[in-house]
Amino acid sequence: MTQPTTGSQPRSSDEGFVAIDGVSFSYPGSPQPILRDVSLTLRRGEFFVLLGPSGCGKTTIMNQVAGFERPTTGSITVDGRPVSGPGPDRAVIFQGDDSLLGWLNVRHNVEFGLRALRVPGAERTKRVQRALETVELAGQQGKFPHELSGGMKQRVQIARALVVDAPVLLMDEPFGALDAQTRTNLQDALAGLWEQSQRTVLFITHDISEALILGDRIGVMTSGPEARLQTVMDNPLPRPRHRGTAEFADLYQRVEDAVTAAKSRPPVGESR
Ligand SMILES: Nc1ncnc2c1ncn2[C@@H]1O[C@H](COP(=O)(O)OP(=O)(O)OP(=O)(O)O)[C@@H](O)[C@H]1O
Repeated sequence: MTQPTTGSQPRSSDEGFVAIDGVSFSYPGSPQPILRDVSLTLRRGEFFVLLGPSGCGKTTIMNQVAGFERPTTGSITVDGRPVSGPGPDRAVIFQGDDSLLGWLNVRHNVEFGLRALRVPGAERTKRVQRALETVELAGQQGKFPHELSGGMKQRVQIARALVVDAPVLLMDEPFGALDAQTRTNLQDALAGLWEQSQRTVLFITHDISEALILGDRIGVMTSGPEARLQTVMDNPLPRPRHRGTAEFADLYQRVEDAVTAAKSRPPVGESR
């Protein structure tokens, strides 16, 4: 399995840094569970990508790791502590730009979370500046969301997540709404940021290339309802990764085959 190229050796407690254990989930009154017995552990500093058919429950898993929802059965821990609600150890980035605050400029959008955490002013200024430089938006900090391109808005979102220094980043199709060129640029930028940052990332996408550029491991879910984690594949491509190599094409094919196989697996009720 590929280790993140962060330079530090994993400690034994790092292996199950994020631990999803036997999680099933049903909405109240729903005849069938959305998820059935999903188990997955992420090492500290690992970049894990989740693929799966639309509506299978990827966001549902992420919402539970974020603490927005509780599993019906099973448990989730982060660094050994049970998740019982949202917390500063987990930063969430969603698709699209609607989570930016339209009445605040770039700088104040990035600073917002630090104010909520009651970080003192001088420290806030330093951290915001560093985060904006990291995503190459230091020169745009006075602009408001309506003055930004889609790619710039997503970079503001990434800066908002980086600035709070959460060890876990949860990213739900963050580049889904962007044009192909912007998306490719942000994938490469995120891969570089992650290598420097040592964050543990759970990243949802439908885009296999994106999964291959970013992920240390790639999990593939079955169709819902009662979706399960069908396969977890290692991504041994050396970093920095390049689209268009023979190794990339070969792994792409193998992941695509796994996605197709998982999709065509019949729902639980029909397989008996
Ligand atoms: N509030 C809700 N009440 C009932 N069912 C819901 C609710 N929210 C989502 N669902 C259902 O839960 C299932 C899983 O949804 P989820 O958004 O987790 O899937 P997903 O894999 O992230 O989908 P996509 O790839 O399209 O974003 C879907 O069938 C969806 O219709």
